[in-house]
Amino acid sequence: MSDHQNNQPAEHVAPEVKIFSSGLRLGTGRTGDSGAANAVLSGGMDRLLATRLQVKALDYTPVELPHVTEDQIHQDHPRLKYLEPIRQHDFKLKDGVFNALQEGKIPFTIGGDHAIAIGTLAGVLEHSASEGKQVFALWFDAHTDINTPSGSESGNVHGVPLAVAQGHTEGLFEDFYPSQHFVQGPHSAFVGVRSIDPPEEELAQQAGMHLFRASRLKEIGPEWPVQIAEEVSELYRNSGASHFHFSFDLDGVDPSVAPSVFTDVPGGPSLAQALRFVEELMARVRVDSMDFVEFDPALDNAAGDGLRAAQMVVSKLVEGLRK
Ligand SMILES: NC(=[NH2+])NCCC[C@H](N)C(=O)O
Repeated sequence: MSDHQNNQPAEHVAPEVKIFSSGLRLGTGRTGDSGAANAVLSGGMDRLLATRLQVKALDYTPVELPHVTEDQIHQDHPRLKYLEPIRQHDFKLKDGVFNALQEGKIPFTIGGDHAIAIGTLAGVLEHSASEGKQVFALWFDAHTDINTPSGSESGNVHGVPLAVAQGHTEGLFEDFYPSQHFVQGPHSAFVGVRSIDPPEEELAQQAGMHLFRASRLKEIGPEWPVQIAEEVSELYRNSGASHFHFSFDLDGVDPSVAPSVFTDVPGGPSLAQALRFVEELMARVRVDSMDFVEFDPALDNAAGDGLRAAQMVVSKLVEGLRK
């Protein structure tokens, strides 16, 4: 939607955005630094984003990765992989996100796998608790990431963050939520879902979460980005929540266009449709915090299609923040 159609003034006031970056891959069960954020911000992207945000340089904070060796995989938990190092990493990210919000900035975390969202959402929830606000979380993703820690089949922490943020802390993440403020089931929406584990399906139904599956998008046809953006913004408006967190997982896009993800599931929207959805949504909803996750340069094809897709999404997300 153009500014004209949206009746917004031509002059934009640049929001203050604080970018966090993380090369976390432990949430997929793999050690090492993915270097994703550096790759995404390479090739002049940092300058482009700074221009879009109308600032001289990006306020850019890398979150340090703990040094981890493969023998630590089940050191802290019989099922969840690399639990303690992920907790350490995410706790730092939580503090950063919380402080950015307290300073009136929009935190944007470029991951990293989706396990980073335990940290980002914990920071968002602590901030919102201090302001008496409820949080609405939107996942653009092939998955729902609502496995409870004890219910996760794979043991990969990137499959649990939204269950944890809904209060399924199970004695493992209590220290992340001193205010015991969580995302309510009906304040969670998912767009592009096509891989959901049976316990996740059950929890989604029980808790009243809103699933916009890939099959539904196909039924609607090419105009789904407009319709779903409208439906999500309507849900948000009627929810009583007043903080909108947008978590964009690159695997939500079809793997033929974004081959650079760990858990690829065919049958997703095209890149053009995903970008259009971001645009339509952000024309309707003021996003207060964001994540971009699951891009891994090591998994990209020789043509660099994944990097291209990642940069286009990140750039569109930042563009959407202009008000
Ligand atoms: N953010 C992601 N890519 N999540 C994938 C999760 C896959 C699967 N449901 C699991 O829990 O292991």
